Amino acid sequence: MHEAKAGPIDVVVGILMQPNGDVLLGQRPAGKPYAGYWEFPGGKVEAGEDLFAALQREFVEELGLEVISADEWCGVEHVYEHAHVRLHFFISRAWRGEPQSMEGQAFAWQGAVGVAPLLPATIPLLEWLDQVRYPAYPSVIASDDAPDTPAAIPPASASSAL
Ligand SMILES: Nc1nc2c([nH]c(=O)n2[C@H]2C[C@H](O)[C@@H](COP(=O)(O)OP(=O)(O)OP(=O)(O)O)O2)c(=O)[nH]1
Repeated sequence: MHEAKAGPIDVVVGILMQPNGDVLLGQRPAGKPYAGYWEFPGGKVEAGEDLFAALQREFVEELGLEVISADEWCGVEHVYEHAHVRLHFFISRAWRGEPQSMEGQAFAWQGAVGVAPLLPATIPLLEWLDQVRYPAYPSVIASDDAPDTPAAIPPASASSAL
């Protein structure tokens, strides 16, 4: 039996965003923890790998497309039973190619996100993402009912927090 690694594992996650705000989600394939859950594409950073290079590699491996540019958006840490992860979310509006299911996974462009279930650490991001996608959208995160995610770092301070 192996034990979980003590320190956080760095993961890059890419949010492809179309001009109308639609974003691409994929479903985790069988054989992975949380198989069947929906997530933004991405994966673990390899040793010595630059975050953007890792993002580009993951998109080629999972979706067969080239991310041309992406902005680091926010960071979230989450402790799962299978791993402690540090997620580095990027937003990309520039890529080359059409998504293909390289690992047999389902994927879907979503405006209002209707796919479920989503990975737990990704759920609070959707509220923040709506503020990026739809700037006129009223913020629904009141301080009293903000999602209970103590390890989540809001986007405004995230780029320097990780
Ligand atoms: N890609 C992605 N991973 C996420 C999201 N939210 C979230 O908690 N995670 C977690 C789930 C996993 O613990 C981790 C990603 O690891 P992974 O196992 O999918 O990475 P990988 O593709 O490199 O997998 P592998 O090669 O080791 O099989 O990050 C998300 O929105 N997208």
